[in-house]
Amino acid sequence: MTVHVVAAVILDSEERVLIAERPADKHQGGLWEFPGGKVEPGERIEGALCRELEEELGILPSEYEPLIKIRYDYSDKSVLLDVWTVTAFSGEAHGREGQPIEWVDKAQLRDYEFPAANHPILNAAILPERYLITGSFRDKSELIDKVSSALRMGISLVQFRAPWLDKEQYRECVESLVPLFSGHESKLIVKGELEWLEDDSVGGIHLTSSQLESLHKEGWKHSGGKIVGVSCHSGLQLVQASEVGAFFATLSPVEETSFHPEANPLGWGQVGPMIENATLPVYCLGGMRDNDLVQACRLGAQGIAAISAWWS
Ligand SMILES: Nc1nc2c([nH]c(=O)n2[C@@H]2O[C@H](COP(=O)(O)OP(=O)(O)OP(=O)(O)O)[C@@H](O)[C@H]2O)c(=O)[nH]1
Ligand SMILES: [Mg+2]
Repeated sequence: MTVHVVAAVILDSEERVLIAERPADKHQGGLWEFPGGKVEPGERIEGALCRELEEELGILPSEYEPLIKIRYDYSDKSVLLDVWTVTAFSGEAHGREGQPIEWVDKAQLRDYEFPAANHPILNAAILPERYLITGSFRDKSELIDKVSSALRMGISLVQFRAPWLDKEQYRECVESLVPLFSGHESKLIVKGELEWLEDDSVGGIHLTSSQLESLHKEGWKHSGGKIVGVSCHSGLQLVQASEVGAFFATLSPVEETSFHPEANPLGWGQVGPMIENATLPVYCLGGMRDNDLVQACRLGAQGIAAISAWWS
């Protein structure tokens, strides 16, 4: 029997996240959690969200949206964690059951110990809704201009991709982008080899599905705080992406895209169940425009990834 649980990533105006310590005598006691609890039989999920936050924190959420759903089997119990982002609420949050609570900067969330099921939820809480992949550029200065304008638009996760460059040009372009990301909450993700993980000037790497396949075969597992994203095109690859410890996946092509005209689009109908079964945050990719974000999030995605939409 799976226990259906609703949990909330509650944000304040400074984008800090509310976490609470689980009482020592409860399941996964002593660890930090996102407030919430069991959905009662016949209860609507939004109703359970409001009830739990009122009971545990004395607040009533007024703006909320689904973030991610994660199934997890503990040795003693299976849970489906239905996680929502709460961006507005009334009342002042306090531990109504005597539990310690803290408002934590997103960057500090990893310093706290959470139940094992929460790993992908932490990643979902930290990652933004939009993931830009760089498109074509004539030279470094055009690259810098285009990435700068995306950052000004509020995009905070950027994958550098330029398969037409040789290794040296590629590294030079990455080096020219690094300063744009210093002192920002934004992250530069480099599409490329694992060696980029050793490079402290970048925020992480993005792996192709064929890299994923061979790393998975080798039994490779990512550890550490660097962001690892993976390109996936099937449910099996989404499973493998979780198994190698990726932070997130892109799933493509959702719709037709000029970048891969040969590829058959999955369509929203196939994408929904694939996201539902995934155990990591998923960005929909392929023909995505800003107005696809709502649909993607409705299906449980982290958001959308795109080149053209934000590469002016
Ligand atoms: N609320 C919450 N529960 C979590 C998280 N992560 C996680 O694995 N769980 C598990 O999900 C279940 C949630 O149960 P809960 O103890 O909060 O339920 P509840 O508020 O209804 O409490 P009650 O059983 O005392 O009435 C527990 O088994 C807990 O270990 C999380 O981040 N937040
Ligand atoms: Mg609870």
